Amino acid sequence: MIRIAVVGATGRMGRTLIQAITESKGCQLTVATDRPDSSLVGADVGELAGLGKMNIVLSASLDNCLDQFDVVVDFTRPEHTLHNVALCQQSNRAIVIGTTGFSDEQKQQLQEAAKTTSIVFAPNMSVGVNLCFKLLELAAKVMGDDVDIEVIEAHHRHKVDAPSGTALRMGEVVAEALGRDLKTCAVYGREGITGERDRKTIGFETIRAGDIVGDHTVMFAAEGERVEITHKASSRMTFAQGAVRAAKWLAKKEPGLYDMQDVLGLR
Ligand SMILES: NC(=O)C1=CN([C@@H]2O[C@H](COP(=O)(O)OP(=O)(O)OC[C@H]3O[C@@H](n4cnc5c(N)ncnc54)[C@H](OP(=O)(O)O)[C@@H]3O)[C@@H](O)[C@H]2O)C=CC1
Ligand SMILES: O=C(O)C1=N[C@H](C(=O)O)C[C@H](O)C1
Repeated sequence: MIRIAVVGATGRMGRTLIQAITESKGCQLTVATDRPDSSLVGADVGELAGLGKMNIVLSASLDNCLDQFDVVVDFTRPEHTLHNVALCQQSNRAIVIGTTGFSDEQKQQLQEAAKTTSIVFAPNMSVGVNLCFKLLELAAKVMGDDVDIEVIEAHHRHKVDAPSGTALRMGEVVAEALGRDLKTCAVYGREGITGERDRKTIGFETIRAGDIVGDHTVMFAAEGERVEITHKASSRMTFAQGAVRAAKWLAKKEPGLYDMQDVLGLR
């Protein structure tokens, strides 16, 4: 039985993860944490997630619970995730990271940590989005440099990072397939007299509105036709179930930096 800790347990993903773990065979929730100053610390986690009493109380941090879990699932903010990665490194625990919005330097820290720690790091844990990554690679290779490529994403009004981690990964997949460097060919939003479009660029558009769970479209537009690859999430449970699958998979793995393509056998 894999023992799982959930950090950020009162967040949108945290609450959904608690439900997903409870409904999944072969694993059990043993630890759930929130901010030390949260008024909810000490409350029953099952009651917080609307699932009835579970007899697991919300802890103030992971630091004092290191012997109580095998894998931590982290959907929080980059700074907090890096703190938890350091704890996992010290205590030989594995970590599944769904958090997005990392800087290049922070991503480098994850790569360094993965030399001694088992990490799954993926901006989107849904099966559908990970299938889309493969379809995007194919579309980019077939349509090549004869199309304009735009990545459009929409999320709820509470999201703090943009473009989404998934949109950026989609851009990277397409750029890699075409031998381009996303760092130099990405264009983020447009305004004013922009001049004509440069076909070598990859454009990103971001929508933040209402309660949209997560929509992504990549458009390959030529003269006379266009292909659009779209994924729409209608429930956070799809991400949570992917994260639980990743946690069970990771528990048996050697140290390394993995993603959902590894977990799903799509690599
Ligand atoms: N990979 C994937 O499949 C998915 C990734 N995500 C990503 O997951 C992350 C979380 O999303 P979401 O659940 O919507 O966000 P929420 O803001 O709802 O939840 C984040 C949780 O983390 C807690 N938290 C944040 N910073 C700290 C800290 N320094 N110390 C302790 N706790 C902290 C928050 O507490 P408080 O509320 O008090 O700040 C909150 O409980 C985002 O980066 C998002 O992009 C989301 C969905 C799917
Ligand atoms: O913040 C969210 O909600 C989501 N974030 C992830 C991202 O940034 O790609 C994944 C998902 O689309 C939901």
